Amino acid sequence: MENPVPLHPYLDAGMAKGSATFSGGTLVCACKDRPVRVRVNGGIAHNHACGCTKCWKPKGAAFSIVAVAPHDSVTVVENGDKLEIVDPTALIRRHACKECGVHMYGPVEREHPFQGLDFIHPERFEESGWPEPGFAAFVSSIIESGVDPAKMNGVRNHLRRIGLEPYDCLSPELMDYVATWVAKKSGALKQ
Ligand SMILES: N[C@@H](CCC(=O)N[C@@H](CSCO)C(=O)NCC(=O)O)C(=O)O
Ligand SMILES: [Zn+2]
Ligand SMILES: [Zn+2]
Repeated sequence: MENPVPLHPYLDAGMAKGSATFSGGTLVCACKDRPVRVRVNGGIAHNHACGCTKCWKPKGAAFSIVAVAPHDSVTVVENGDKLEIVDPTALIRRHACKECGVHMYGPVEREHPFQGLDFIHPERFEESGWPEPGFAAFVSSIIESGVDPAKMNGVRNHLRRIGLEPYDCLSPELMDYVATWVAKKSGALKQ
């Protein structure tokens, strides 16, 4: 079966496998002149394909590739003056390059299960070897970007074929993590 829509160049090229022991690197934006560089000093987690409209994706891609790293491991090392916050009211405070539009890091600062984590796009690492995505999140959201709803069965089948289970929110593991955090906060579960 054909791939019904371009998912993402990295996924469409066969999703090169990385290593779970990847220990960090430098994210770089797409500017030729004075690119923004962000150092991630350590590993990344929860790498996934995301179909939401908020995450940065290359032109023509339906999905972003997005992961998290602890905020303390993320440092802007070059040309941080080019960064601006895309939406200051969003949970993820995505810092994008004003010139090329690439999102460089997005910290979660408010009280939330993901507080202390920064969302990053591993494809922007200068280094190879970052762990491949483990699932596809917010798949139905690609319709919000204009994908024909009639293509969704094909998209989900294709994601499964390449090894990414499609979910319309996050993976069950992450949704359980979020719900456990909420239940402990409300007292429904013991701390
Ligand atoms: N249908 C919406 C969904 C947007 C959304 O909730 N995105 C998620 C996933 S981003 C990475 O996994 C989210 O947590 N967003 C928080 C935020 O953006 O601050 C749409 O497509 O726009
Ligand atoms: Zn740039
Ligand atoms: Zn997203």
